[in-house]
Amino acid sequence: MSLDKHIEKVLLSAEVIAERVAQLGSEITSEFSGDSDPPVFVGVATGACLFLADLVRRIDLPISIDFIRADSYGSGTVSNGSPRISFDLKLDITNKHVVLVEDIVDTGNTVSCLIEHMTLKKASSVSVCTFLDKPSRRKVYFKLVGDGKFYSGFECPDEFVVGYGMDFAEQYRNLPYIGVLKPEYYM
Ligand SMILES: O=P(O)(O)OC[C@H]1O[C@H](OP(=O)(O)OP(=O)(O)O)[C@H](O)[C@@H]1O
Ligand code: HPA
Repeated sequence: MSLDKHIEKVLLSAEVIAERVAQLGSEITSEFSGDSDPPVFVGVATGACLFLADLVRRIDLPISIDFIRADSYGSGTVSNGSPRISFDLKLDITNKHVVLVEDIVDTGNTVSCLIEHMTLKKASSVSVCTFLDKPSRRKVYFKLVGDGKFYSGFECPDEFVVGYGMDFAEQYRNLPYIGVLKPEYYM
């Protein structure tokens, strides 16, 4: 059974995604290229897995990579409003520049909780690089740390999207594009 049959519309093709990820990689490389201390890229599991893998291959700097996990959606499409860190960093980020790599910033609950967490761990700056930004759904406004910047691949319409790492009930992460499911599959 092909996954494509579950998709009502494709919002971003694999080709468009690849082009934008390459641009983001160049932008972040330029931003940190004069810095003697290259950043730690922290992928927010599980959703950012594909974006992180593609993005870091476009960064021409001696970076480190780590993962963190914060869950708030369970198997549904609505945030429970209080993300819980269920898997923490392996690396010490004290006095390090951190680039938090997210698949999507929606209500802002997850990224806000993670920025707070990185602040407590004494990162010298925290930037956010999100593949999608859904500002129409924002509930929490977050402040970046130090010289941190906000990088966004694309603005996402107010729809629950899947693919390129993003799931509905843990499915569809492996789609190479971003799409919206047919209504009968959001159940
Ligand atoms: O801005 P927010 O409303 O907090 O939504 C964004 C977060 O929601 C998803 O994570 P989820 O908790 O579903 O875990 P997952 O990455 O394992 O899918 C997504 O990967 C982001 O981390
Ligand atoms: O639109 C979305 N799709 C998948 N996961 C998400 N987490 C927050 N918003 C979304």
